[in-house]
Amino acid sequence: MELVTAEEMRRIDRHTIDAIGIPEIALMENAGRALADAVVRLVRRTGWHDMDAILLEGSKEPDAGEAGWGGGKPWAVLVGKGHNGGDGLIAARHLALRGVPVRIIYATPPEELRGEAARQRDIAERLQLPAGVYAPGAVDWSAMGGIVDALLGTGTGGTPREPYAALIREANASGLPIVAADLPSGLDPDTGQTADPCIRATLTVTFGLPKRGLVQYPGAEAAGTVLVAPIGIPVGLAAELGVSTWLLTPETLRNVLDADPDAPRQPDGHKGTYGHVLVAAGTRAMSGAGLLCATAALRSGAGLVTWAVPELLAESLIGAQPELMLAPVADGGRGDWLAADPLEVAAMAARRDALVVGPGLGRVPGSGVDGRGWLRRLWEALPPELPLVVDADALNHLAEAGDFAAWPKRPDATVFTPHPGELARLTGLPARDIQRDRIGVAREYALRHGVTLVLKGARTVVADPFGDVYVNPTGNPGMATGGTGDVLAGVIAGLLAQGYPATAAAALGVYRHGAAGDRAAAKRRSPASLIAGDLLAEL
Ligand SMILES: NC(=O)C1=CN([C@@H]2O[C@H](COP(=O)(O)OP(=O)(O)OC[C@H]3O[C@@H](n4cnc5c(N)ncnc54)[C@H](OP(=O)(O)O)[C@@H]3O)[C@@H](O)[C@H]2O)[C@@H](O)CC1
Ligand SMILES: Nc1ncnc2c1ncn2[C@@H]1O[C@H](COP(=O)(O)OP(=O)(O)O)[C@@H](O)[C@H]1O
Ligand SMILES: [K+]
Repeated sequence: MELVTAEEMRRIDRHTIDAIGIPEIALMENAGRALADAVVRLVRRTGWHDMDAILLEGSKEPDAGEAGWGGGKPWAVLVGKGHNGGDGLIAARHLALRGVPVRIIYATPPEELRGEAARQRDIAERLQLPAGVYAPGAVDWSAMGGIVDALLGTGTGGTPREPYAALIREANASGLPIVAADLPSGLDPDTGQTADPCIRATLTVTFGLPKRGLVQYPGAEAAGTVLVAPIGIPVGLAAELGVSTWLLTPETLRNVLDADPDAPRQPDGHKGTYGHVLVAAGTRAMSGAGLLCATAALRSGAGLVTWAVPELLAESLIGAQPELMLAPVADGGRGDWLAADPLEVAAMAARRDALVVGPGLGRVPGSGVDGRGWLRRLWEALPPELPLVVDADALNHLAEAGDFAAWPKRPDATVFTPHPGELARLTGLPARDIQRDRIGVAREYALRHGVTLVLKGARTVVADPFGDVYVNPTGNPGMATGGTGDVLAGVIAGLLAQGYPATAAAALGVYRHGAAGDRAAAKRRSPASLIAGDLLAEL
């Protein structure tokens, strides 16, 4: 399923209306009716199973409790002056038809409504649906059962102005369940940034296609459960019009990335069939990072995994994970990568099918005798086609080098897996700015540097060197614990060794890694007690 910006949605709507000829009013009627249907299901507790809408992967069904929502009281329908307000008015009409009492609250004088929204206002008036204009402090929220937020949609720009802002604040403070039309008012549909104020919805019914901001934090939280309601947009139109951002679901993996998450193993396969990973990771203080990474590579299905470690450590790691092969690298007796020769690592990697470098690597010298850093010498010595994952400290070395743009390009077999702090060091942007537009920043970096970028954190973003982006819905905050990133790097390297192309390996890797985290969290009393090692058994 594609994820769209407001501008992309407008183009898709326009094409549907102008080129295909479906009247705008038909799209709006479908939207408003789907919105009403969702509210009715919450009021009557009839569930979603037979609804003509899709529960977005990663969204949990809202719990309407024993009695259903609203307690028979009227639903306040908050109406803005654009088409989002028009959707709300149509929903109010369908709610009334289905026996749910409504009170329409116009944010601004109803004379200000234009186009289709004005037509819906006139219909509501002729049907004598109860309506009034908002005045601060004048709404008795305790008399209401719930709220439909149809104030602002994809046509919004910036922070909600008055009187919208005051109305949003009152709605949030009412404690009532809020169902948002298309997106919570105050949410930036493209980035997921929430304005002050922004509606805190229990449920968002989004129309046609999910907006990007609904699947990035903090927007994902403001949106609550997200239902995607079809309104008549032809299947395949988004792709035809060049939309290149997807929610990472099993269908996306299968249909867009040709990476079936349930692909069976070949019945006559042997360990040689599934590739050999070299893991260059772990140092005296952080050998566990290497162990987690290498074990995860095994669990991802790789046929063989060799763990390269500084020589001094090798002895103590014998048997730590019996299935791993150990490859000691000469270290001058220091137990870290400081003295290890990158050319020796490159030579080891050349005999394998993928290399992951970085977890627990520690500090290595910035520049060698020839002025090039450790990582650059490794980079240049590797066979260009060898699939490579660069994680953790290796990314910091890359940032310290400061001249990555001038490094020789590798073909599409290079995956970087930074968290926002690491990407901040790589780009020179503050982490705050990266978080403000994760999809945009990740896409830009991947395109510019010709790598597949995995920007970690809640709703991980995978961006490929061709401009395509995937947003992962799996995972949970229990995974915010040391070592889970090392597991991810190992999983991706394991998939690369099995022959998946870089983007498919990265996407399938983050999806499976998050899903393993979700299974592991479900087995614990609290997700807070999750540790990285718990993920290994769930991969
Ligand atoms: N097109 C279609 O086919 C379909 C569209 N659909 C629906 O239409 C929605 C998009 O409708 P839209 O484009 O009319 O914009 P919308 O979000 O209602 O708001 C615009 C109004 O808000 C105002 N405004 C802006 N910023 C503001 C601020 N910061 N603070 C306060 N006010 C602000 C702005 O006023 P202005 O600034 O121009 O004075 C303008 O009047 C979309 O989300 C979906 O719900 C569906 O029915 C399916 C079919
Ligand atoms: N709130 C969250 N929701 C989903 N996934 C998360 C969350 N917090 C962290 N993660 C995941 O956990 C992993 C953490 O990786 P990282 O920050 O590199 O940690 P470490 O370096 O300690 O291993 C990433 O895959 C990240 O996406
Ligand atoms: K809205």
